[in-house]
Amino acid sequence: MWRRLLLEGTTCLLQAADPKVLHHRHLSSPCSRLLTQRRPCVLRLRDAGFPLAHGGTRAFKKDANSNAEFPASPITVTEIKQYIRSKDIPFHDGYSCLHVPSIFVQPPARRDAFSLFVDKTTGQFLCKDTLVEGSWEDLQDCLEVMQKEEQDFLSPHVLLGYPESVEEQEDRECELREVQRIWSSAVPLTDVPEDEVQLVKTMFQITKLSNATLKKFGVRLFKPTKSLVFPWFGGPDSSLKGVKLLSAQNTDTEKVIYKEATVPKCSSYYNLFGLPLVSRMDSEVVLTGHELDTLAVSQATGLPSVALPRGVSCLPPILLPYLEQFKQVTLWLGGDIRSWEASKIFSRKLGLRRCSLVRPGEYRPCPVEALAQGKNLSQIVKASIPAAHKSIVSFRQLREDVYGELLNTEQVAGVKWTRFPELNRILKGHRKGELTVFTGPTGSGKTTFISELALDLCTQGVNTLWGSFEINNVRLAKIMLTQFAMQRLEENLEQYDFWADKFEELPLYFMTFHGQQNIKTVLDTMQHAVYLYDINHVIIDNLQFMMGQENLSVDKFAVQDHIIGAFRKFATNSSCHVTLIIHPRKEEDDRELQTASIFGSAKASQEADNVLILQEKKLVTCPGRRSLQVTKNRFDGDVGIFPLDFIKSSLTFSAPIKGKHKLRKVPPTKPENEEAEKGNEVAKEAKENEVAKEAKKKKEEVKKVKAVKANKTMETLQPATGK
Ligand SMILES: Nc1ncnc2c1ncn2[C@@H]1O[C@H](COP(=O)(O)OP(=O)(O)OP(=O)(O)O)[C@@H](O)[C@H]1O
Repeated sequence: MWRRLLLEGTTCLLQAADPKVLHHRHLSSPCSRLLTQRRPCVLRLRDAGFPLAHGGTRAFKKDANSNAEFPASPITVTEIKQYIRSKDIPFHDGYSCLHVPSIFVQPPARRDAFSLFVDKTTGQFLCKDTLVEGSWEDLQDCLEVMQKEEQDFLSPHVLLGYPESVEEQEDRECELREVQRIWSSAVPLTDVPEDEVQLVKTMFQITKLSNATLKKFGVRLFKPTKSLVFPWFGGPDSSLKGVKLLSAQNTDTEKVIYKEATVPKCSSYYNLFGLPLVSRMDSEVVLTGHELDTLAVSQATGLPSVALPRGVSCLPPILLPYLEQFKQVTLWLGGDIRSWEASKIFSRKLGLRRCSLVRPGEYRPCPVEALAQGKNLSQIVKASIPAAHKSIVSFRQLREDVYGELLNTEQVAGVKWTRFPELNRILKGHRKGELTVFTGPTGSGKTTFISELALDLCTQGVNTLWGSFEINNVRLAKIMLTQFAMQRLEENLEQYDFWADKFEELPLYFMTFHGQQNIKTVLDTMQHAVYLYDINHVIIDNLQFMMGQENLSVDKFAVQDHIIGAFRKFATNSSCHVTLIIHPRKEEDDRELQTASIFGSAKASQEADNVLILQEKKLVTCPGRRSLQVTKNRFDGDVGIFPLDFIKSSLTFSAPIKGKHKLRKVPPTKPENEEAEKGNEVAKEAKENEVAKEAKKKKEEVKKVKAVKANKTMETLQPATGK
């Protein structure tokens, strides 16, 4: 990262750190496409977007995703403490942050207020008084300069970023005008006739929410779209920073579907709704996933409550300083399994000791529903369970979890693919904390296929991190964008911005590694990304790029086993799905791959929860037909194979022609035991039958083609496309 540190306009210090994760928005503008070719430019480019939570004053483009820089080397809390101590600065050890007196506030005002928060995981800091924020390196620079210049505080304007471009400035001003326009044309609910208010409440299914509660939280009505408007007030002047508009759609199932839109757009929307109503003395809070839930909790329990800006999808670390004052945090994020999983993950960031979780269930829906059903919300909050669990548990402690899994089998099975229904039938879904090993012949389309598979999940809100060591990020993003737009954008360049804008909104990140990498560096980067962006899915393309840096005197297979073990551990400990691409061993060309064909020892297939193989049938006349085979599925044992049609213009594999191909299930194997290969024999046999059948079919096809060819004139003798 590059940052200019200016002191009284004279001292100028440039520092470079090493960001290892890149948000895909940085790959989407034409200029970044050029710049990312050269590493230092990537660094500057990232820094061009610098966000400020709660409406800071620095004149930077607000970009939620470029906020989090990675330190040159991972920093530990011990190192942070040691450094701060070495500067003779007092600090309090908080839950997620260290609290220090702000160096941006003139003494003595800062004496008792420990208003500068240093994130214990990343070292990033935020001064709540001035809203100055920056990386751990920035803070070190500031402290060094202060010491050198013998100053006892620094001007809040000391840290400057690169100035905004005219376009960025215009965008920001336009956004602010839009916020003001919506807010001023929205009507306070107290000014709306009562019968109209009742109508709105019925539409949103919030009839139990009182007018007083809506007024207290400043909720307004935007009549043109019949939306509720939730304000974002922030900054030292508590000014209006943004708005969230919520509209309600009634469905046949009596369940209302909410749609929301924010200005600024969701990636820069950092509102902890309800925060202005929290007093400095409050030590308890209920954290919800929705503004309406916060209204319900506040009204029914009288407890302070704040809502996360993007629901259960993430808890950006930049919000953590605002939650430091609470000794007790109850997470009541919703009534489904996804909320439950998110609350377990978020409580790690918040500090397990102070967190308790409301377990979703029949009697514990989300707060606004609980209020509508006349439940006792105070009792539900009181009955929340501590997030910190012991290493040994009894079934009594597990029985609710087991019941929850039995009750919500569909949700437990994970996120379903929209483009690969056959995969849903075999694997049932994409689940957190699993390790998927994926292999296929060289050049068969592994990257292309996994790219689409991951994109499918990402468009459904699965926060995704790519580690592409073989092909560069620009090429990978180009493949994904083509798959996203489902068309060849080279031929429709006028549509580029339209698709790039939509693509930019996806929760998609790239590691900026290329070529051989050290496994530890990669794992550190993944760990940081999980913390910063709540990554749910990491794709590593491919394992072989981590082998080169390891000690070559050690057995190659042992190195691979060690790496696979490390990814396995990461997936489990971080509740994050890892998809690992591994090259196959050299096999004979006409033989299909099997689990045992994965390069290395049997460790990969033993450790993996899922083993996927991209099968390619070699044909002389045309590109071979691909199929996807699942040879291991730890979740429920179903394995099988289905054909894939490749559409070259969109680089997609989805949508095989209906009726032409049928999903074939093969009997489950027992691949987890040491006789994994043996266990696969049933599947192998079935596969061999399939191969024989396919071969017969192919022969007939070839015969037919030959016959047709014979009847045709010379100019019709075109090479077959294979489709
Ligand atoms: N089913 C297919 N039929 C024809 N071409 C394909 C198919 N799938 C992918 N391709 C094309 O083949 C090329 C190689 O694809 P890709 O890089 O995804 O393969 P890979 O298996 O990841 O390669 P490697 O073994 O080098 O890692 C790309 O140009 C891609 O567009």
